[in-house]
Amino acid sequence: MRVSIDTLDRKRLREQFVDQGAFVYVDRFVPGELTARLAESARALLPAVNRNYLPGHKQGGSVSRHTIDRLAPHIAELYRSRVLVEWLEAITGDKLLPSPQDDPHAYALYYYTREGDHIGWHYDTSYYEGRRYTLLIGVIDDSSCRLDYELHTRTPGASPVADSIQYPPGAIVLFDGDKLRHRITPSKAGEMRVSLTFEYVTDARMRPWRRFVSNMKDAIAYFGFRQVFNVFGAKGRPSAGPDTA
Ligand SMILES: O=C(O)CCC(=O)C(=O)O
Ligand SMILES: [Fe+2]
Repeated sequence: MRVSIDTLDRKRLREQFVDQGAFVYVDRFVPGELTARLAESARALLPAVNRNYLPGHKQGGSVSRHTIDRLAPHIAELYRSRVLVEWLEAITGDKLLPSPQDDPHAYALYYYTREGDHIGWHYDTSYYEGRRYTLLIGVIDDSSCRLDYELHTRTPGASPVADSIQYPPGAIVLFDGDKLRHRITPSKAGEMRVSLTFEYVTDARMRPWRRFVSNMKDAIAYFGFRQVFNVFGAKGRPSAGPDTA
């Protein structure tokens, strides 16, 4: 990780991040070996994927941080990697904290494996007191899915700028979740795409009502009620079964 990160021009990327309204795309970021390991884990976690379908908004699969902790802890280590977090702090200009232990979204895998899997236009809204940054990492992409996005939609006095990318394995996208309007276009039959998301916050406090709204959203749109509300208690089940509600 260090070798790859150290060769990047931090100053230029920081400038890009600011100019683009808290958004930057880096097409070669994660070293090849690490990307291959992530892809291997993503395939191994296929039986643990929780499928979701929200008509008109979202269709796809997810694996939460709780499942990653159990079955692919090296991803959790990467999330906390000092080298990575320091780099993210340099680019965002903020002191970053990991999302709290009970946030199933802190690190998660998204799967687009069936025809029509997609996510409609949205922001990665922060329900926390402070900002919430999303780091997306390309893991597997044998698909035609695109990340469509609009910059500056909430920058006073600026005109929105629309663009679109297909970020490949090893590439990253970093943005302030409240500032980037984005979507993932629907996959076609026989395609497969997996992305890894890391969420960092600047203030880990959340008001109880917002926590409830955030949990409901995560349970319905992503991970299922069992993962989000831990209905079966902290004892956990030893199985690698799906995170179904
Ligand atoms: O899969 C991706 O690349 C992004 C997914 C996304 O935007 C989300 O789940 O909020
Ligand atoms: Fe998103």
